[in-house]
Amino acid sequence: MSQNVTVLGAGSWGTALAMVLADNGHRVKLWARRNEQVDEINHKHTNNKYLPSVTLPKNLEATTSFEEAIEHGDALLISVPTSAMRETVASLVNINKSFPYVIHASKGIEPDSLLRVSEVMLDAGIDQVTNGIVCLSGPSHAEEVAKRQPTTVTVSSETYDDAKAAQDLFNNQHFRVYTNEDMVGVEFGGSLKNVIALAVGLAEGLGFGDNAKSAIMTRGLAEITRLGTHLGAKPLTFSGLSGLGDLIATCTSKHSRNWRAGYQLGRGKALETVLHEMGMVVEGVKTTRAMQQLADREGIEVPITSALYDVVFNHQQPESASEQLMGRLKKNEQEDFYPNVTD
Ligand SMILES: NC(=O)C1=CN([C@@H]2O[C@H](COP(=O)(O)OP(=O)(O)OC[C@H]3O[C@@H](n4cnc5c(N)ncnc54)[C@H](O)[C@@H]3O)[C@@H](O)[C@H]2O)C=CC1
Ligand SMILES: O=C(CO)COP(=O)(O)O
Repeated sequence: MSQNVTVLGAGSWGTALAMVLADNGHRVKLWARRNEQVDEINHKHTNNKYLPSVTLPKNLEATTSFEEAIEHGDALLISVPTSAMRETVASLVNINKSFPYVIHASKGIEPDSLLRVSEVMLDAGIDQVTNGIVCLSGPSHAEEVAKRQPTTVTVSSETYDDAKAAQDLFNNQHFRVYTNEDMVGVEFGGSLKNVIALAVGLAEGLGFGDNAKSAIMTRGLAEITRLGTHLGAKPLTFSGLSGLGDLIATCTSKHSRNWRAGYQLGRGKALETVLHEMGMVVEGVKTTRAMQQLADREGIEVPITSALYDVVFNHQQPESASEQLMGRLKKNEQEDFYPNVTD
């Protein structure tokens, strides 16, 4: 059944997901902050800064009016950077409108509060607007979704009905949507893989090869699983789409902003320059801080994240961080799961 859908956030991911919704016959209103961008979307049917060489469907309209966008929707998707989620929800609760559920597609952990995105939304008062939050995550580069290339994602919510409704809203021939009841795991998988993608990019920027890349991906997934399960996630989720699936997509793709940022750091560029030149969000930077803070709080070892943290925030030379990682105490590969096994 065709619905009116509002999408908050007209960056690469908000626009690509709006295209999926429009392809499914929904009437989509995309909220963007800049007049020129709204004019471009409505008149030229492009959003060139974020999705070059892509033509947008005609049933996708944009507006700069937050109120108009919210009024339009029977369903609501928020796709802004994690750092913008709090203020976006705060604006939303000022408007007298409720939704059966609200979907978010952001992948980050808020530094300092150390909240997952759905927890940030709750903290900002989303319960005044809805009783249901759905998280959409998985291996899905906007550039490929916008070209209607085969993509799979997962949606997760506290209640099956909300996840199912989101699945029905988005699923189509190019965009296959699964449900998963482990929202904690889905959110941690999608967020923490960005940290590991930065580390892989950095290693490749230093000139390291496939062996190092595989090592960081595999041991990085061990860190994600160790921290995530300690905080309530189900281990199996990390071998699914929002875990291993997204780790592969992000660590091995030229599309990934996190991988590219890491690569530039490895080539010796300063963080500020890298972020400025990217012009799009690189969630892994703030999430590296958050992941390290979470690990410190919980007493969990995350050596790759810690090494990356020191390079990004403590001016450690990447080469010496790598030497430190390789020189750590000898371990059993399975020690997280079989703590009594020793070398
Ligand atoms: N691009 C992709 O392929 C994918 C991105 N994501 C996630 O989606 C989220 C959004 O990322 P992208 O769209 O890729 O980022 P982007 O950098 O392409 O676009 C971000 C958008 O958010 C807007 N924005 C920034 N600050 C804002 C604020 N304070 N209030 C309102 N809007 C604000 C920007 O104007 C821009 O339109 C991130 O958490 C990202 O990890 C998830 C899956 C795929
Ligand atoms: O989450 C993504 C793909 O699933 C996008 O990753 P980047 O933010 O690194 O581009």
